[in-house]
Amino acid sequence: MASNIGTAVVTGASTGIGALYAEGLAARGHDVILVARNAQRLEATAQRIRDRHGVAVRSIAADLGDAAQLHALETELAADPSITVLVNNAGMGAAGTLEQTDPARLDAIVALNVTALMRLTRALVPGMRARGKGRVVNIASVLAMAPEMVHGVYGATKAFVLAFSQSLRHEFAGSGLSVQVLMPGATATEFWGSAGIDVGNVPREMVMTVNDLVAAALIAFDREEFAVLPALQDAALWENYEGARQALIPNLSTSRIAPRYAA
Ligand SMILES: NC(=O)C1=CN([C@@H]2O[C@H](COP(=O)(O)OP(=O)(O)OC[C@H]3O[C@@H](n4cnc5c(N)ncnc54)[C@H](OP(=O)(O)O)[C@@H]3O)[C@@H](O)[C@H]2O)C=CC1
Ligand SMILES: N[C@@H](C=O)C(=O)O
Repeated sequence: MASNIGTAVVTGASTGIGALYAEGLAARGHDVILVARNAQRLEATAQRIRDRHGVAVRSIAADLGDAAQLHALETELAADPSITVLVNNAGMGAAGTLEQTDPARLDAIVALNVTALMRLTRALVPGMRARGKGRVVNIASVLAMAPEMVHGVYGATKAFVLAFSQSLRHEFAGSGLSVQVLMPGATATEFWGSAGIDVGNVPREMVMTVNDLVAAALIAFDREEFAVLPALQDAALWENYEGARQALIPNLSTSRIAPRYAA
């Protein structure tokens, strides 16, 4: 029997944050659709979730960095009225500076972290809005606010995810739809090896286990918080930052040159 709280789609769900997040949603009673490239590994995760939680689990093998495969997935998911949750989790990074990074790798980072996330959201939101309910969870990173810390283009893609989520929050107001943006700090997953970074070189006190990260993220999912920073100990630091941004907004565009630029 189909879940009465609907189906959750989780991208990048074969391992790491996505696999545990999908399992957490299954534990809450959602049917789940898992997306990643490696079909075998994805199906192993799907079977584990089925066995443990007894919900319906589909795995769809797709490379979200490939325009044709992304388009096929958009079409397939947009036609599924059972979808109530989209978790845009798939993402990739890199090591080094802009000049040290192969341009093809930079394109792939933008295609996955930005284009696929934006296109899947664009594909699913109209149906959610028509049905009057839906949740989008975007996995950004603390590097959205600190692109200097690791890889600038990666951080910039996560700044896109944060800004996109802030704009969706505004666009969804009063619609029954909601958006959440999760900003993990360094988390021990395969991400680092795939990016060419040895996570062992990151100070241990800065690295969270993936179990802890996802456990906190799911508590925030249940609370329907907008911005989720599981590693930030003092929530007031974020609130002050966000307060300063909100204070800027009404002052950003005026017809008058600011006095400091007067000729
Ligand atoms: N780990 C960390 O320190 C942090 C991670 N994040 C973000 O969290 C998210 C998840 O990261 P994490 O779990 O660590 O990463 P992992 O590398 O552990 O997992 C990535 C997942 O995405 C899938 N994936 C990768 N490329 C593609 C693609 N082109 N198309 C479809 N699926 C793809 C992988 O499966 P497959 O290879 O089979 O496709 C895998 O399931 C990312 O957005 C990342 O930027 C944010 C902050 C910190
Ligand atoms: N995965 C990390 C960066 O490389 C992060 O997003 O913090």
